[in-house]
Amino acid sequence: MDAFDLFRKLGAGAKFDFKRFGKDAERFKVVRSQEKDVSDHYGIDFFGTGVTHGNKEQRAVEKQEEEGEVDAVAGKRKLQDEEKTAKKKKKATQAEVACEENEGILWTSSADRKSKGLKEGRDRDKTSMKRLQHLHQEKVNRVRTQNRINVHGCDVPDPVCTFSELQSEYNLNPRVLQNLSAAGLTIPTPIQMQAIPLMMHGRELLACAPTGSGKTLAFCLPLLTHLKQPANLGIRALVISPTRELASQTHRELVRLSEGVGFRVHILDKASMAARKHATSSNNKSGTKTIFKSSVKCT
Ligand SMILES: Nc1ncnc2c1ncn2[C@@H]1O[C@H](COP(=O)(O)OP(=O)(O)OP(=O)(O)O)[C@@H](O)[C@H]1O
Repeated sequence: MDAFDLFRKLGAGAKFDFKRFGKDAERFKVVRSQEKDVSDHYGIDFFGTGVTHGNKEQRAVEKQEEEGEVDAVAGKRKLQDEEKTAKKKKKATQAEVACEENEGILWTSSADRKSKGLKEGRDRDKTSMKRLQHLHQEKVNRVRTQNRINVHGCDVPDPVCTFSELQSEYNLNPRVLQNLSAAGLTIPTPIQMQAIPLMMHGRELLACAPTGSGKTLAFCLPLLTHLKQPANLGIRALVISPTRELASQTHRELVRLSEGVGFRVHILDKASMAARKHATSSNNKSGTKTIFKSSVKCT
């Protein structure tokens, strides 16, 4: 039995952990046999000879044990790796959840949610308002097209489709409205549809419409609305007509509309006579409510 065999027997079963004692193995030049025939050159070449000897069966058994151990170690390492991976995944998932939770906190913050909700509500309102305005404008355009109303100018008010609208929108005297319906006038003519709202707003207007289309009523109604109630303030309105016929037509219309309201409506043929009449009526009849209508001859 030589020294190698003796040492091998003494060290039988002993394992050298290369991983753990790698530095020591390096220092003592302990190397694993790299020979092709592993069965003949078992395990560790403790003396750096490159060849170890021993019982083949024992070596096979030991090899199996070592392989088994290696497998076990590999399995263990694999398990550890898997555990690590699982832990990493878990951490990542937790981070994601935390992130989502953070986002959730942003959402669930009452002040933010309130402001965000308000903003969204405002945006929604704006959109619906725009849509409503668009629909309204389409309707207005349709009414104008159907009645062949052409308008020029900025910020033109919407046309009215019934006389009763004037009461709700422009405070037309209910008695005047009653007089209108008593005269059988319920639906305004096209010129009245657009001219009345314009004059109710106090806008200056130059209107053009065919004869007999209701132009007189179109300016008489707003005139009476602006005067509101009879008042002791002298002449409060003056209508200048190019012919006497037109002046009497306007007079008739105003008398009809203002019936029961209390306005005094007069027709003047000549400027001088009008001045005299007005002076007399102003001096003698204090408290008289008068609307003068002057007929101007173009000769
Ligand atoms: N909305 C209406 N519905 C029915 N009839 C109306 C309406 N408006 C006015 N009229 C009637 O139409 C007739 C003609 O009206 P008006 O004299 O005001 O027209 P005009 O356009 O002023 O005519 P001209 O160009 O001759 O001055 C009158 O008898 C009036 O009562």
